[in-house]
Amino acid sequence: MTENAPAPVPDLDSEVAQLAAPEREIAVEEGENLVEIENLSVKFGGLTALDSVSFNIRRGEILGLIGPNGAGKTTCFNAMTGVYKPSSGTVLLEGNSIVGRKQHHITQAGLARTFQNIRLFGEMSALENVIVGLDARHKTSVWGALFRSPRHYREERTAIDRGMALLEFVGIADKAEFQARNLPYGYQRRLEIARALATDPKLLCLDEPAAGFNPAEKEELMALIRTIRNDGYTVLLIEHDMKLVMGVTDRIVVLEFGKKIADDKPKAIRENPAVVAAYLGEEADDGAA
Ligand SMILES: Nc1ncnc2c1ncn2[C@@H]1O[C@H](COP(=O)(O)OP(=O)(O)OP(=O)(O)O)[C@@H](O)[C@H]1O
Repeated sequence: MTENAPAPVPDLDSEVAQLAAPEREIAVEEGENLVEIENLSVKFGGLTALDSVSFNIRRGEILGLIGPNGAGKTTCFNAMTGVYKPSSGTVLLEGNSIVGRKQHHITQAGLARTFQNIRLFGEMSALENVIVGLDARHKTSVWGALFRSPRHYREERTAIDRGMALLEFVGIADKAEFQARNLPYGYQRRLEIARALATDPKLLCLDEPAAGFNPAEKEELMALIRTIRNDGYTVLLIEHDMKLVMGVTDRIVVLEFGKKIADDKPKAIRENPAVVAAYLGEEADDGAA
């Protein structure tokens, strides 16, 4: 662990985890679909970046979305989260269509994400960045906030407590007051995850969360992702590092040239000839081929 490495994540059943997400269902029915993606296509001019892709995300699982460079992984994320409008297809979250809805509506519906290139409010403190995520849940009216009603104070206090609990949950509470842009890189990545969790998502989408990490940091991140899942969240993970994907996911969907070429458990994916062929020639940090 480097000098600036975040603290280990707390115990799964800790009070911190309870405080971070007190209202979420913990018990999950295995196999139940949380998200259903059907024939999703995205076109950029003449290029079909995503070509009629279908897969489901089951409640409580960590699903990996992998594929060589340019395979369409981020495009799929962007189509799911409202950044891109798909040219066709459906995305259902708990049976309700989220295709074509605005990004903040999709977040409110329960889908949160992090970005490949970290997007934080650099001038704000780590705690403030998380409170932004919690803000959507506040019920105080503008008048309540202006005149500092008891309800406003109560919500403000709760937001600080919950924000601190989330920072502790991802192992960076010691830097709560630091400006986000001055945080070490590993802390910034964890802060993005804490901010996404603050929206109390049903599905947490992580876009290459280990990019730029050394092996020790990757190990710690895998532990954090497992903790998040074990705490009752469902996780969709885009990751280029095959070792990380194989080590942390329950199931993997593989894209190549915008099409789905496999959907299986990690062991079967590792032995799948089409997947091995797709990764041949890729830089070998993977161990799959
Ligand atoms: N906004 C865009 N405009 C035009 N083409 C795009 C756009 N975004 C992605 N593409 C193209 O769509 C294809 C899929 O890209 P995408 O970024 O989804 O792949 P990826 O699997 O996430 O790749 P990587 O692992 O390199 O991030 C690529 O050919 C890419 O150049």
